[in-house]
Amino acid sequence: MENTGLITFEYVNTVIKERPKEIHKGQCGRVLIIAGSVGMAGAAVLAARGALKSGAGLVRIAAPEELFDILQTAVPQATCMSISEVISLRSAEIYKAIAIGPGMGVDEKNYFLIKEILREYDGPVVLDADGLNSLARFDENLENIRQRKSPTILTPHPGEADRLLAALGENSVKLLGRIKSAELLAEKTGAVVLLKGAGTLVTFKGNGTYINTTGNPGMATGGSGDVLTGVIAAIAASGVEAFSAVKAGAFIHGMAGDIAEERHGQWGMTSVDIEEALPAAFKKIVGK
Ligand SMILES: NC(=O)C1=CN([C@@H]2O[C@H](COP(=O)(O)OP(=O)(O)OC[C@H]3O[C@@H](n4cnc5c(N)ncnc54)[C@H](O)[C@@H]3O)[C@@H](O)[C@H]2O)[C@@H](O)CC1
Ligand SMILES: Nc1ncnc2c1ncn2[C@@H]1O[C@H](COP(=O)(O)OP(=O)(O)O)[C@@H](O)[C@H]1O
Repeated sequence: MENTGLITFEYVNTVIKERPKEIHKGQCGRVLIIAGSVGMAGAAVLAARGALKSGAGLVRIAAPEELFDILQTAVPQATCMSISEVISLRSAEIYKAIAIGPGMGVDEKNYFLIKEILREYDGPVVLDADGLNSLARFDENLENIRQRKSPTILTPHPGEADRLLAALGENSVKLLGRIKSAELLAEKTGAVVLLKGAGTLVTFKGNGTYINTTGNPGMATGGSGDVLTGVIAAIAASGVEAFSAVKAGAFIHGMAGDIAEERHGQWGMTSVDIEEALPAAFKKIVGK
């Protein structure tokens, strides 16, 4: 077992810093979010808003064209591109981080796109939801993640973690336990792994396993994980190295959940309330 510790305010305070006076949007991190499908445009909206409210300078959403009207109305700050264009974007260097998966659906076409990004893009990639499910279904032994040299971030909930573990020929989270499951995934893939749920875990081979100290049961509501994807992608795009970005992202997302709980209560809060509380959470961390 890796060394364990807690993700605390004091730690996150050293990761997220006040912005330099002369900074411009091109230096605040360009994020590409590949997400959404017909019936799940909301997942792309939540991930994009999560990134924008976590300081991303520019956010682009790659999605099916049928979703553009919804996306540009719900997130006017973001630009859109057709998901069919992404494949020709061989080296997407203009993006400082790419997030793939929320509400994307699972099929072979999406799998080929994910494979291409994992091979060609040499920045941090956040894989969530159907990004993980596609790999679990089509990528034997998760070879495309294992081969990667640049940072890969996996953010499964226990159901998604079970699918990834099965692809690796391993037992389920229930049988292995949360810590062992997260560490096994990290060890076998070389990725930074965040295992969601009460007491979110963040682990990276040889760097220890950390338990998040923020968050509450009110966050068990559809779309709250999609917001987290955007938060982590934005922090990674700002230049913070992957393991620290994931730890800080988990903490701030949970903190936004705690602010949403204060404002709306555990029963009534939704993922939009979490996303809307992100600015207050960042302000508490940075003091501005
Ligand atoms: N507005 C939208 O467009 C939304 C789209 N979403 C997308 O819907 C797709 C399917 O995701 P789902 O997560 O609903 O479906 P999944 O089939 O991946 O997961 C659902 C099941 O996973 C297990 N699970 C989840 N969290 C768990 C936990 N903390 N402990 C134990 N078991 C747990 C449970 O068995 C649960 O029924 C994803 O692409 C996701 O991004 C969802 O995020 C909801 C909102
Ligand atoms: N009981 C809980 N306590 C703290 N955080 C929780 C709890 N339940 C869910 N969460 C958090 O809410 C988010 C749920 O993400 P996920 O399961 O991917 O949902 P979705 O797919 O609907 O977006 C995760 O960040 C998870 O850690």
